[in-house]
Amino acid sequence: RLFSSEKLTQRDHSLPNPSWSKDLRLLFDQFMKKCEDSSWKRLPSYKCESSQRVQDFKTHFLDPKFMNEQTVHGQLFTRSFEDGLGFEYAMFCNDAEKRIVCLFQGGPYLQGVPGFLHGGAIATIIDATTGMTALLAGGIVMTANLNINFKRPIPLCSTVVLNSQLDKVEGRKFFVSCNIHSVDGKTLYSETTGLFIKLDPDKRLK
Ligand SMILES: CC/C=C\C/C=C\C/C=C\CCCCCCCC(=O)SCCNC(=O)CCNC(=O)[C@H](O)C(C)(C)COP(=O)(O)OP(=O)(O)OC[C@H]1O[C@@H](n2cnc3c(N)ncnc32)[C@H](O)[C@@H]1OP(=O)(O)O
Repeated sequence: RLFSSEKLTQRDHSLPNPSWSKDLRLLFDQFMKKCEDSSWKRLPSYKCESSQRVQDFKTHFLDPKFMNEQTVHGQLFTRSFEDGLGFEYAMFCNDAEKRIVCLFQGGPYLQGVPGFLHGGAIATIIDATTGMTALLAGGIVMTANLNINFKRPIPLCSTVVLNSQLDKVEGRKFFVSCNIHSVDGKTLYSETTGLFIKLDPDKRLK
């Protein structure tokens, strides 16, 4: 059976799979259409990325003492569940508007209160989306602060839309806001502001 770890890590997870709901597929198709004039771009997503940015991060910020037998097997948290069970999402960015839209379906393993998503899972997808918004603008950043107002519970396995926007840059500080709405736009589930700091090349993470 063909089952190399190389193949697993190279799969682009931001493409439709059989677990995706009709809503998620429809929205995905709408955003793929917006990509045709290049104003929007779909962001590919892997369990393990080996982009230049990741290499730069390892070279400049990661102390070699953190690279041990276990950490070499590290993979992106949001892509660590079987298809459909955890975070199913696709992100689209608009460079000119400094925005990211994340189409998200939170699966059954992300349950908190019965029937609804866990707040930590919601925070995770917000962190991933706002973090990517800051990262596209500023390079290697880390989350310093996330302030989330949870306004309505998100039904488990439903599809929702995250809208993230870079609001302001002050030196190494990137201020990002993000809201989550239902697909029909009628329900506002959460509002967030976040602060991301571009890492200082003279400081290694300890
Ligand atoms: C990391 C990405 C790497 C590679 C990416 C490659 C590919 C992408 C693949 C996937 C992307 C997935 C995206 C997922 C995004 C998830 C991001 C995270 O969850 S990161 C994990 C959680 N965050 C942390 O663990 C950070 C812990 N904190 C720190 O390490 C440090 O505090 C810091 C944030 C690095 C900042 O430390 P520095 O020493 O660099 O800066 P400071 O001199 O302390 O501060 C600079 C400036 O900012 C102000 N400030 C700092 N923190 C806060 C805060 N919490 N609230 C308000 N202001 C803050 C500080 O006062 C300074 O301001 P100034 O004096 O006006 O300059």
